[in-house]
Amino acid sequence: MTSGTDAFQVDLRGLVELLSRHLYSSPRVYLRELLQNGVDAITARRALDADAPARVLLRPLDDGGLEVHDTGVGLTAAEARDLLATIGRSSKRDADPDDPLAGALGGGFGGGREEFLGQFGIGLLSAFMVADEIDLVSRSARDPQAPPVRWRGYADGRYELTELDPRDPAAPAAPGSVVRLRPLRDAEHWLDPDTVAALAADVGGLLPVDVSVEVRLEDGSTARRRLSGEELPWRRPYADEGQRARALAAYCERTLGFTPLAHVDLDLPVAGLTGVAFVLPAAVAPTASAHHRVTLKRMLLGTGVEGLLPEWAFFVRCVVDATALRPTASREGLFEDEILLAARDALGERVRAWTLETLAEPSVLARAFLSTHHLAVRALAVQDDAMLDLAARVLPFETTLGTRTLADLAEPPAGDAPPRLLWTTSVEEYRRVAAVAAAQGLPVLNAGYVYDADLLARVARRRPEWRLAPVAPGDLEAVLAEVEPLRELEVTDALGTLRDDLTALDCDVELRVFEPSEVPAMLLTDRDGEHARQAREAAAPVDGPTDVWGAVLAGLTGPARARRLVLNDANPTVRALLAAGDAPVRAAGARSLYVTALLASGRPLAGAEAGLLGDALRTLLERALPAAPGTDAGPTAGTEADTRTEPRTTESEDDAR
Ligand SMILES: Nc1ncnc2c1ncn2[C@@H]1O[C@H](COP(=O)(O)OP(=O)(O)OP(=O)(O)O)[C@@H](O)[C@H]1O
Repeated sequence: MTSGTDAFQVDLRGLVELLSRHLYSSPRVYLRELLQNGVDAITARRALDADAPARVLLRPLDDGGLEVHDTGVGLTAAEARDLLATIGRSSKRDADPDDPLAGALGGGFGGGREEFLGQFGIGLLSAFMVADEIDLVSRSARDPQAPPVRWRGYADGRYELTELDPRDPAAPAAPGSVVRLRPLRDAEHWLDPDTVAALAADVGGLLPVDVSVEVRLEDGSTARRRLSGEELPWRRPYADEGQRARALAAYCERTLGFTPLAHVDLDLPVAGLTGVAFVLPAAVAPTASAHHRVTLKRMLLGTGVEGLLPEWAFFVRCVVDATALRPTASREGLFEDEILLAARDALGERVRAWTLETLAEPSVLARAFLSTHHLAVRALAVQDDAMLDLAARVLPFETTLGTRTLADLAEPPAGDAPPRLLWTTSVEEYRRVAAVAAAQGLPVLNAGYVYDADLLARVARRRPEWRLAPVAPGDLEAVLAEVEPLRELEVTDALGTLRDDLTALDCDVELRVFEPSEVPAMLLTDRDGEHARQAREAAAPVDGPTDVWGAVLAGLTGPARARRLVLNDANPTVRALLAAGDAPVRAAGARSLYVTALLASGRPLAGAEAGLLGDALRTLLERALPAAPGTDAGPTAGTEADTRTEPRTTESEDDAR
């Protein structure tokens, strides 16, 4: 057995399979890679001769193949062997002084990576996703004495390299290259003339070289249709700002599919970046990832590029062109390097500055922006003091005094004492307390929506003079007046029975007086108590006392009731209920009030509670309705007189109010 070093063998089929399945999203990228090679070769040639022609021509062939002609720098035989037949070899990286090839090839294409689109040395392989043969003929501009060359690569990994006689009709007459693809079976459609033209216009429409496609006319002759050369829409000259804004909006409709609310110009010289951020006309979820249309050196990178802006800027979509940002190997996303991080911050700053500026003064745009993108303002305000201050002035909140901004509430007209401002951390809590708080003139804000609680907590820390605080159980109790001692005595027994009626629900009952009198009862909970309640529920035996975990939980919970049903003695129904002599009716009434208060607080009905409501309603209906003829009056018949009078009493009291 001999030892020694050997070169890796590459299974080209396996490699192409890997690229097509795991790197590139679609075979369509082959055309981008070919265009890119043509454009890079032109860039390299222009470094030698600034006046050299800059053309890429796409020629669909009658046999279903495709030719890509470029007026680029071309290749010598040595370059073709080293660059085309060596996977991963590229002439476009920064010249490496230790690389023997760098000298041989004159430092590759010359210059550094910044000038070129390609860099990885794998792009040409993508053509094997649609072709089983790549045939390249080339004439070098760098070495005019070098004979023209033909390189033929096959999908099975073989290649042939031949030098051509300069007079050979197959040899290019002038410096440059022609790449010809022979279509792969079942991939012919990717080389179809219309597909080729559409793909080239999509990815290369903004390229600064002449990209054309040869089209066959009806009389059999051919013509060239130009696909590129457009100036970046945001850099074209316009008569005035109005015309520019309209043109950019139309461009946004065409390329991004929506009419923007506004546009923000982006300009970041360090990243060689220019472009526009378009403000979406409708709200999007903060979790939706923002997709941007990015061209790198005017070649399309993608229309769904992520990571260009900070996450909070989910309300804009950008169209940008950059020279210093780097692509991932698939050329479909941006590589996360320091330049991208810095660019993201700087672009975010630009969008933030626009937002602050737009919202600072009232305007139609400010109103439209705020009503559409208030979530974005909230998202930014929780991490940005300037936006927080602005949000406090412009963000409308649902409050018990109506829709108000924080500044409206906290800075009352001169002379009025600033009130204490309370906020609820859930929509349910707000619903529970809103009616009562409103009746007391107590300003309570609904901070139950995403970002609000954090936002208010930050405002509270930043502006202590605004006296903002979350609602605590005690705040509400302060507005629930005790009943008169005499009245208390009068209803002690009735309350006792009501308490018994609700014991099974782990709910205590109290009687207080509060406004509005229309609200018969409120369900108060404290979080610890609620936790204990849930633990007790979990501990309740389901199928016998074998639930060990439940038993442990039960041991940890105290006897205090988690919920308190606070009955309103100012409410006629409650007073009637307390006066009711019929025990089943009173129990049914108490349970109905419990369930109503539960629903009013925005909590869902548990199965047992729904059953309870059903039972209670049945009892009340049985008492209120006469028995149908021919049916047994049932067990409730004996108390018919009582039940008939009770609802009527309630009604007449209601009418009297
Ligand atoms: N049309 C062309 N004219 C001149 N040289 C070419 C042409 N096409 C390819 N080459 C040479 O072959 C090399 C390999 O090309 P390939 O497309 O595989 O990779 P790349 O363009 O360098 O990088 P990437 O993988 O990022 O596209 C190039 O670096 C270039 O030197």
